[in-house]
Amino acid sequence: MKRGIIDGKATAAELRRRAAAAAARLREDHGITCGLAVVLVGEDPASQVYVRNKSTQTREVGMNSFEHRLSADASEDELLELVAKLNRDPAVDGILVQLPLPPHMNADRVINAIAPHKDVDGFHISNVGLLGTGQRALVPCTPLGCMMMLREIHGDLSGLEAVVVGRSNIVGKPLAQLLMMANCTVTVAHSRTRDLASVCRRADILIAAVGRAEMIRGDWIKPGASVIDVGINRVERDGKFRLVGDVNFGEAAAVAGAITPVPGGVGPMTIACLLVNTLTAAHRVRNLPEPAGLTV
Ligand SMILES: NC(=O)C1=CN([C@@H]2O[C@H](COP(=O)(O)OP(=O)(O)OC[C@H]3O[C@@H](n4cnc5c(N)ncnc54)[C@H](OP(=O)(O)O)[C@@H]3O)[C@@H](O)[C@H]2O)C=CC1
Ligand SMILES: Nc1nc(=O)c2c([nH]1)NC[C@@H]1CN(c3ccc(C(=O)N[C@@H](CCC(=O)O)C(=O)O)cc3)C=[N+]21
Repeated sequence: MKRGIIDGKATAAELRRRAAAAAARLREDHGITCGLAVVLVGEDPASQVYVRNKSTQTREVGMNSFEHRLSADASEDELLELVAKLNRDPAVDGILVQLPLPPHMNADRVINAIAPHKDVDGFHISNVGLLGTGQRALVPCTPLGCMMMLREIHGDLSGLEAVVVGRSNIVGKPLAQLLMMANCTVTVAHSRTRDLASVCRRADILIAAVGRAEMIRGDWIKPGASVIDVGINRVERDGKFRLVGDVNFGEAAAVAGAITPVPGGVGPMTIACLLVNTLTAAHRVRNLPEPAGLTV
């Protein structure tokens, strides 16, 4: 069992090294260069930062990065046409449409228009259904990154009590599925949960995916528990903007056995897992054996 602050940056860097080796083998043995297309609609500054980071890291591991930008007032049909074009493009192994989309677009319709075998976010209903029934799926990147960090901390998770705070389609729900598959006893909490603090205190593994700065306090945590903080919140402190998680890190670190920081925890793992999923998609679509050591 690993203890202390879990360095997501270092773990993600190691995962990217393995992804780079797999991408190189695909190129050398089969003449294939993997490609990831990222679509950004609108000019949300945080989204622009993520998209830029994704493109840079995609190129760094030796894959092609295709960035597509549409203006905030583009129509849903324009976006659907772009998705259809990327579905047909053999150079594109993975497609990610950055969320949230502008309010005049139906995100479900857009996501479900992505070819499931290129859906490296794992948000398409087909991948969601496959994951939910324990079949081979493309798994959402953030939950995948969380599971890798938990494997690093615990190894085997069998029988552990896991509490996931948050029930979104992109984090909470798929993570609950993965934890169940790993034989945890899983509780999913949300905004209507009564006495959230005492529910959290049951957890050997506590996952915070809420979007409320430092909501989870030190005395909500069972001594020695593993705390995975997914939240990314921009707050102003002493006139400066800082990123903080959903967990009060100072308080929690004093009680937890292991804890992930923000920044430098789940975030970098999410991007590394996106590259892994692109490699996975590129192998599966060609019926090639999947590279070892890239998934949980
Ligand atoms: N590090 C990374 O890679 C990623 C980080 N994030 C971050 O993770 C956080 C969550 O993201 P996401 O899942 O998309 O968020 P959503 O807003 O989609 O979901 C938030 C969830 O938290 C629950 N919630 C809200 N308030 C409370 C409360 N007071 N007590 C208990 N539960 C509450 C909501 O409950 P209800 O369903 O009842 O409304 C909901 O289920 C955000 O900070 C986001 O920025 C997201 C994706 C990737
Ligand atoms: N289709 C889609 N897929 C996503 O996976 C998706 C999305 N839309 N929309 C937004 C959320 C959020 N998300 C993050 C990814 C990386 C960091 C990350 O790398 N964070 C760094 C800090 C980055 C900074 O400084 O801003 C860290 O935590 O250390 C954060 C958040 C992916 N998301």
